[in-house]
Amino acid sequence: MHVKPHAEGTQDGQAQHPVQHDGWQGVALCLAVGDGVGSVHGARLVFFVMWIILPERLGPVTPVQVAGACAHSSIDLNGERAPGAGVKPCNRPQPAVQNAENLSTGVWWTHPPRLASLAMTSFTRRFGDVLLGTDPKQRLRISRSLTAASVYLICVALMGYACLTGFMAWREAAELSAAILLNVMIWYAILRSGLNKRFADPALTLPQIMAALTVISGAYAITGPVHGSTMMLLALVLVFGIFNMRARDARLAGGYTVLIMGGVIAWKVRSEPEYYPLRLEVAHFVLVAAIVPTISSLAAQLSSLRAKLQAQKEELSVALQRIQILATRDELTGLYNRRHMLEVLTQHQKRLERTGHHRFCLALLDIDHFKRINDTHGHGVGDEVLRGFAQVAESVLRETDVLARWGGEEFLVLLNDTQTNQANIGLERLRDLLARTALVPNMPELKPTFSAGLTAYDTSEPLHVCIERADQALYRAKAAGRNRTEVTQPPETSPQPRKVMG
Ligand SMILES: Nc1nc2c(ncn2[C@@H]2O[C@H](COP(=O)(O)OP(=O)(O)OP(=O)(O)O)[C@@H](O)[C@H]2O)c(=O)[nH]1
Repeated sequence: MHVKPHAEGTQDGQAQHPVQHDGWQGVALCLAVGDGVGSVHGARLVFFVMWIILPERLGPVTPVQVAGACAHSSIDLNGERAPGAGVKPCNRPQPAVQNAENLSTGVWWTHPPRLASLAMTSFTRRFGDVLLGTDPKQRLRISRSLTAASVYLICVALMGYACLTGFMAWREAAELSAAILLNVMIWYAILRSGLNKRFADPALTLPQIMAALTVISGAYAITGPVHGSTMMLLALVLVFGIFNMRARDARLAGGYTVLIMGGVIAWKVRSEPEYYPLRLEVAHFVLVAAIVPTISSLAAQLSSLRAKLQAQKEELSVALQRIQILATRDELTGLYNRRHMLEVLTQHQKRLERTGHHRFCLALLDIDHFKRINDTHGHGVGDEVLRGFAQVAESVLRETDVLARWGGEEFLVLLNDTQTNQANIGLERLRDLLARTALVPNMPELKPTFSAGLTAYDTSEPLHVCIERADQALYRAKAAGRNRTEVTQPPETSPQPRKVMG
């Protein structure tokens, strides 16, 4: 890599941006440091701090060191991670090369704010990955749990304040803080290790909420003169669960809160009446018994609303699937219908025009004397014959061929990557199998035959012309006595399909 000094000399021979020149070397230095420690992103951050405070101290480094450092980077100048970076080392060179080019043209250090944001983005992304993992669902669960934990940490700070102002004993505050931190750490460890995925609710909402409620009841019991303030936290904890708790769990959490708080209040009224006077505690209990069930019932209502929405979403997606099937399939045989077949044919036509490959043939098939089957055995038997014919034809054709019900007792087959002589072999295979198959199980003597018109598609012609040609061939097959295939070629078959460039 050729590394150019960034600052161009001015007419009087002075460098235009001497500090930026040092900064440029600093980028290189820090990337070289990154090379050593294996973390280019951290090194970028180091550089930015150094660029701000010590630009003149950043020494020169060789282009080789810079290139080596860049090669370690999996993030390009725009902060985009290379596809698969961190998974396969071989995916890294692309942004590394880009970084090296950006360095050589001096792009980086001419945009210090951009470098700063890049450094911060890289750092926060890496930090986020370490803290929360990379699975999006797990990240959401862990970040929710940590949001709740941040409220706990504020409580720990408040307890410190209560101790300093003499409202709380240090020992009790330390015990409660330890319990809170342990609670936070245990849930974080369970979620971060992925242990939670083994449970029906991997977010572990109910257990986390129950644990939090227990800790808060403990706080209520040991915070003496300031215990009233802890009640607010009960509501906060329940609010955390309001969006993803099931109705039953919400009621369970509400009931548990009233019970445990009732127990704690009764215990404290007896053991520490000076801080927990009966008349005040009765008011506290009434508050808990009124507010907590209200929140729980709101959570339960939201939960059933979510369940209804989910059910509606599922119904809609089933309906959408059904609509898609109805729009593309024939209801009786399950084959593609005429409208969809026309789309399929158009796609094949375009592919052939574009690539010059995948020539195809079309065959129009018609069950012989089908009216007679209907008239003799009834419409139901006629339907069974149509279904059976479709099944047999599908089983005999190649996977790449497409069979559609064209209308009534007529079927259209698209025979891919083939000439008429090969396609005809396929149709004869079908004729053969049909003669040996009972389409209606309890009427083995009913062995309908079919007539077919087969033709090759010519690249230069519209689709309907080709279909019309197959139809005329079918007409001739009928006229010639049925149970046969008439093959017809396009008027002027071009030796090679026309290839459309671009
Ligand atoms: N059972 C049933 N019959 C159908 C369906 N669609 C069309 N038909 C019948 O298919 C018959 C087609 O008869 P025709 O067009 O006279 O032809 P054919 O009797 O097969 O005689 P050839 O084609 O000349 O061999 C008619 O009786 C239609 O009512 C269907 O979905 N189910």
